Amino acid sequence: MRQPIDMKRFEQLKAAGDLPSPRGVAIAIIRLTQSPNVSAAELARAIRGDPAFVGRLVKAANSSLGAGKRAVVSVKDALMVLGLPSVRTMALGFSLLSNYRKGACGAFDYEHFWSFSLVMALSMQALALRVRVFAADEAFSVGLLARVGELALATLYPAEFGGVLREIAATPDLHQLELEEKAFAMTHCELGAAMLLDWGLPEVMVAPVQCYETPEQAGFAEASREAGVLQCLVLSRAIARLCLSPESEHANLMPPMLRLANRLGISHGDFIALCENVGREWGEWGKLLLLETRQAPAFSRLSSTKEAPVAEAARRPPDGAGQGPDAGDELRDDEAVRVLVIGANEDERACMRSTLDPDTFLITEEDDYDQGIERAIDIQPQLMVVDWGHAGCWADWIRALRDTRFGCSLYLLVLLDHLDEETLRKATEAGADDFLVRPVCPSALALRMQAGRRTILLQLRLEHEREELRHFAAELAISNRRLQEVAMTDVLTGVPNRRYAIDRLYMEWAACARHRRPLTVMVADLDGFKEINDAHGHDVGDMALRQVSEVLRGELRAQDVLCRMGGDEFLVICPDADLNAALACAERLRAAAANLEIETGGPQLRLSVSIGLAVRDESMPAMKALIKLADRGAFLAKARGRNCVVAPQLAGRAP
Ligand SMILES: Nc1nc2c(ncn2[C@@H]2O[C@H](COP(=O)(O)OP(=O)(O)OP(=O)(O)O)[C@@H](O)[C@H]2O)c(=O)[nH]1
Repeated sequence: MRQPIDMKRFEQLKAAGDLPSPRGVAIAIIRLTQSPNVSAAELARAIRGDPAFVGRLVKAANSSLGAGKRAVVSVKDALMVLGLPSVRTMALGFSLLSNYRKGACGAFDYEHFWSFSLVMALSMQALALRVRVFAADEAFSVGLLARVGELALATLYPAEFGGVLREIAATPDLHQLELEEKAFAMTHCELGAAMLLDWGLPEVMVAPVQCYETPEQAGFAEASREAGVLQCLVLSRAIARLCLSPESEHANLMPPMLRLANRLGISHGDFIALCENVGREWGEWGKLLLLETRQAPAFSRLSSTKEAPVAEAARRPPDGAGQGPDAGDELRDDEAVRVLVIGANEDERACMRSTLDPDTFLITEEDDYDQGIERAIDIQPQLMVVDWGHAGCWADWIRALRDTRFGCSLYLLVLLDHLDEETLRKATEAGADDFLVRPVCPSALALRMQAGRRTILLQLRLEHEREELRHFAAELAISNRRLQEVAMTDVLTGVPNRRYAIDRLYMEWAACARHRRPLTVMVADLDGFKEINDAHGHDVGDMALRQVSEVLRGELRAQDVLCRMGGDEFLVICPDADLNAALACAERLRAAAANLEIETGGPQLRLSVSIGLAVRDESMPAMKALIKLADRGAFLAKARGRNCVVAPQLAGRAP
């Protein structure tokens, strides 16, 4: 698996101590479980030091057993059931949960985050038992930690991440990952995956975590374990979203979930039972973890969608490999439309019930206009039939409704007592889309309602296509970024290449000139490198180049950049470093290279480096002059016998 983010940056974040990390007894447990010789007794002793963890561990062991197994009551038994890797990640997950319940990012709802993660954990565990492509015990922790990157961004950059969240709240069409990419040059998925890898979670679980929010980019082989984990993560996220969303959104969220479950080969009935169990466990775990949970949704009532035969699942491409951005969200022509009828009389309602197919029109009725308004906010109908006799006085309210997010796409059919210019004008002004004149004729009603439904489906389809376009654009942006990274990186050593060096130097030159800050560059050229190639072969030469560049990079400050210009020549850009500071740094580089014992698998080799350096001064017309001067320094260093540092601006002074 490719590293999710630049490891140097990740190490810096880690070293700064700001990344969420386990505390207390969890550290002892994690350390012990990393040792292959740890005894169960030793580990049980450490675990008993945290009574809260004991309860959670035993409960997790019981949950991962599946039905009909003897209950686990002791820590030792729980250890046997779960195994060391799971205990380690559970200690980690629960420790984070206890220690990161609050934080500095005001816009980040920590309580909601953990409650959501808990549903994901329970759903992953339940799905793992059902689909059996990975272990249920590991699944719990993976679900619990799948969103840890968001917690990390909230912890590392509370103000900036808060800004991203506020932007999304104000404009829900924006994509969080894109905003994060712009703000932090990494996404929470990438950061989370890097953290999970660092904590030792297996790659087969981490790779899907990195892309389950954009499964269309995963590219896992069909029927691979990664593809299985990915599908379960996508579905667990959907279950968690449904559990934590307002009731009015439940009906919309359920059908895609059923389709995802169907693709995993889980029958309608089994899936509903699974969700209900997750809902129950959510409440129990919430009490154990002192986490706020909600009344679990009534899954069976929501599941009005007809069960698709499992055989159909086998014909569909599995998620991951060929899965589109809308995984499980495709629109169908038999999609049901939510209808709210306000104020029609009993005959008209009876006419609707007998004329309209209840599978395509989900009708809710309200007599009273006040109640109707509340109901509209609650169920967010897509089509509303209103009695204009009442609605006439509510024209302002209808206008206001049109300004809301759901109201602007609402299809509004008004029932008129009689047809006259003035009434029609007012209804049109208030935002009506169509009308029916009383007495209502059933065929006219059916025709108008079908027309409304077609418009709604068309709108949904357009929205769906827009969503697809956004996904493709995001995918393209990511591919472009990856391509750019490749184009700017030296393949052999992994450090930035000449192209990057020139671009970066332009930027630093301009910034330092603008702010009147020093800028130093070094040209570092290996000594006698050709002899290594000639004596030991090109492969050994390559090893030497890699090891030297790694050592040099390790000696630099965070803001300095080492680039390979080609062959055995490197350029170091040191912004904000004057000649004296850069001389000290160059001397460190020289000594580090000279002390390096190059491992070749055969003889250990040594080599040295000659370094020339130059600092930008006002008389230099352009950056080329700076490089030229540093180059001259390297030439003089060679002439002085190599393995030394020369700064021509110091008129011959060598350190
Ligand atoms: N193994 C390996 N060798 C390379 C690579 N690129 C360039 N070289 C070799 O690097 C050597 C550079 O030779 P020179 O410029 O004479 O450098 P040197 O032997 O260090 O001599 P001085 O700089 O005078 O100390 C040549 O033999 C190139 O073929 C590479 O990617 N891998």
